[in-house]
Amino acid sequence: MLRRPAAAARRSQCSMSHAPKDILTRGQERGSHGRQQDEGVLVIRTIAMPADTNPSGDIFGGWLMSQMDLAAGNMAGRVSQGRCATVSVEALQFLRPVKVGDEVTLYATLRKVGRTSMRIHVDAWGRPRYSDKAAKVTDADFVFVALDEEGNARPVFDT
Ligand SMILES: CC(=O)SCCNC(=O)CCNC(=O)[C@H](O)C(C)(C)COP(=O)(O)OP(=O)(O)OC[C@H]1O[C@@H](n2cnc3c(N)ncnc32)[C@H](O)[C@@H]1OP(=O)(O)O
Repeated sequence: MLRRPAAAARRSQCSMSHAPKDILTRGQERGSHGRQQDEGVLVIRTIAMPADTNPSGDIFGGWLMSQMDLAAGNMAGRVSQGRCATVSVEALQFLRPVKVGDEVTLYATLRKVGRTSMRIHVDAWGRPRYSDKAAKVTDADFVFVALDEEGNARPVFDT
């Protein structure tokens, strides 16, 4: 009987000292599964191959966009813990060309969590195969919506 008030007091102290986390922080915790670096969470590292080139021998912008979509989708899936779809891609910039053999690294950063949507910034960096100097080649903001089994928007967080 004496234990109950003490336990209740402990719970009350606990809830006073730890304010509920905002949904962006909760999402970032779920999404930071890779190596966190200044550019974001390292989600994908791959090599640009001859099959991904245009007739001039440069890497297709569409290949890079699909890698960025995969990277953002990977984070969106982890954050919302389920199926997601891209609804928009904003401010996409191609800053430098990517050449065959370049190492391409995709970093994702969760910028915003709405009710059903997540805004994820993706930076792509390229490193020439025999160089130790990497440079940012592309960046963009992706908006993903969490989907239920019927393909309708669902809340990112259940509670
Ligand atoms: C066509 C393709 O195959 S593209 C590749 C894959 N993508 C797809 O298939 C997605 C196709 N689109 C869809 O199925 C629908 O748009 C859905 C299910 C994703 C959303 O449909 P709706 O129920 O009409 O969405 P609704 O208008 O309520 O918006 C849902 C959320 O997305 C946001 N949103 C919708 N469109 C955009 C947009 N263009 N830019 C930014 N945010 C957007 C809304 O603000 C809302 O966010 P919130 O809940 O966090 O406030």
